[in-house]
Amino acid sequence: MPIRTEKATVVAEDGRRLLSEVSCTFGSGELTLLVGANGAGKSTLLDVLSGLTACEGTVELDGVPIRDGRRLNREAAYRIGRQFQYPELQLFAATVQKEFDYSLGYMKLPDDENRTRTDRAMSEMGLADSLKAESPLVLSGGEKRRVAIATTLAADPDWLLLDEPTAGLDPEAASRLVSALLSRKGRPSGGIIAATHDLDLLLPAADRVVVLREGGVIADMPASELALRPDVWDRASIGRPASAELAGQLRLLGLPVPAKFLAPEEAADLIAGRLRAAGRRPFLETDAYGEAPGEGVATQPGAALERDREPGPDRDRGSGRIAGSPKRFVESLDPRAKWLFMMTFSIGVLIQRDWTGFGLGAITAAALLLLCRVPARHIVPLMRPFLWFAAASVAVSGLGIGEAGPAASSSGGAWEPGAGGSATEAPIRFGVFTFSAAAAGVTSFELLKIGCVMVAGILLSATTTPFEMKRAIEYVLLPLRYIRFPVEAVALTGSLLLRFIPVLRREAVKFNRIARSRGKRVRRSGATRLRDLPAMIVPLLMSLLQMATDLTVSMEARGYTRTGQRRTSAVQLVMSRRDWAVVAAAAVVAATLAAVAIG
Ligand SMILES: Nc1ncnc2c1ncn2[C@@H]1O[C@H](COP(=O)(O)OP(=O)(O)OP(=O)(O)O)[C@@H](O)[C@H]1O
Repeated sequence: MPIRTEKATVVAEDGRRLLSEVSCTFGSGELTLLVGANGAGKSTLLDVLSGLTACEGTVELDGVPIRDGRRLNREAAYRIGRQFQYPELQLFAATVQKEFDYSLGYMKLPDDENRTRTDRAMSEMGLADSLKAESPLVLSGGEKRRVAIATTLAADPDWLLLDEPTAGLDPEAASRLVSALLSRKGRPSGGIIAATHDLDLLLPAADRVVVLREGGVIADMPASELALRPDVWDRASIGRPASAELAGQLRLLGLPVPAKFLAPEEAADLIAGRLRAAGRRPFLETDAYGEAPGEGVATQPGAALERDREPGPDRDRGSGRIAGSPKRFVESLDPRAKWLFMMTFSIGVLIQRDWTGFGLGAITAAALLLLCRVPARHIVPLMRPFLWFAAASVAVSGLGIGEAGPAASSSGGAWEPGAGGSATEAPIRFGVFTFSAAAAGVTSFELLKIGCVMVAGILLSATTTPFEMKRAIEYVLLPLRYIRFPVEAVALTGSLLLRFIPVLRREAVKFNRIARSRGKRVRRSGATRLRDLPAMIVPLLMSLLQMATDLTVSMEARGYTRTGQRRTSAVQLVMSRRDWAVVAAAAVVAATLAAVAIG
């Protein structure tokens, strides 16, 4: 009863490949670990395996696709229990008991069965019975995690998909969790897949290990085989786990270390046996990995540290590019030039009075789209709410009741009948209702202009980092300092807004996913049932409040609250010839649009 992926590929909105053609089989009865450096794609793969993220390629549970078009397959949703990376953030109910009730709700179990499952899971995670009546919000971070993990264990799904399950747990709670996982191994109906950095604790318990790097699988093998392949750790750029290093060293000393990752007590037993047989120290030409003693990286003093310092693949977080990759043309332009272009273009479009002028603006926006090469999947989600709003506004503005209906001339004085519609056209009748195409035309004309400006704004924010944007706004508003205008504050607010809009969206998507996963909802992506709203909204608000608090504290720590003092900046802006060419292009576009609007 495996979970199988075939060429599973996930592409982010900005075009980055988060997962690249992952083909794996996760066998039932097994504990499979997903390991890899930060950002390697472990959480993304867990999202794909649980059907929460759509992907190219196939993902099947027992030969049945896990997603049915845009919806999660209901059977799969019920059989898979997903534990997210920060499980404590998912808690929302008034008491710990209610958290369990919510997580078990979809099964509609009798009360005593609910109670039995809750008690068992709480005891597995070492949680006192008295906690049931507590609010989850007053628990410590580790206690919250244990409660959240226990709610997943209580549902006892066939498949457990866990993201960093032991992170933030004290050693006793972590080993309790490992025992709980071990007790669930060997079931024919499902298995356990855990993404982890806690290699020393979980490797000895694992049957199989999938190693990821930059969204691709670089190794997929039984744990016993990986125990003899130290090169895999180096290729994954995560450094060898201490247990693997220890096993390697023991082999060098001639100890009969089995092909597995050693738990501390197993290593201790081997060493004790060796001490008992003291005096029979063998001399080996090669170690168990086939390397001559002293040649292996692990045998060189300090070599592990040096290896750890080797630069791994890193990402330029601001732009989403791989560090070192060439900047695209528009990204490399001075933000002031881009800002000026955007402002003049926006004003030029907004002053248009007929379809010819709008057409010119639309063509310019299309050319900008091509030039900026921002993928449609980045733009469409941001535009979608506006498009819905625009469609509703157009429909409402055209509607009327009775004889007169809405008059185009009254809703848009600048509208020229000859330029694409007739304000005096007779409205279409539907019983007592009328629909005026001319009035709807006026509204759509105005909204389309705003849509054009929005596209330009999205392109600007997608090709400019918040830092650059802040500096650009500061430069442009610099003269206003003399009239005591709070230039820095305005620039900072603008850049924070730009930075926070995508963050807000990401957080909303994250908590929506968690709520749907906990509530076992299989509606199409993004839709949340009314009754699941608290499970999404409460953690979302808590997370946003926490972010706002962190931001305030860090800004205070950096001295942002000290007014009247000039700050040094990490970003220095210099206009190049190309930037001046963009300024000239802005002037040409503005003059042309103004001429068309006036003429
Ligand atoms: N919604 C998203 N949009 C764009 N990029 C994303 C999104 N979600 C994740 N990423 C990126 O995908 C990459 C893989 O992220 P993922 O969370 O899967 O890594 P991970 O291996 O779990 O890392 P870690 O060990 O740090 O938890 C990262 O570079 C991350 O920035």
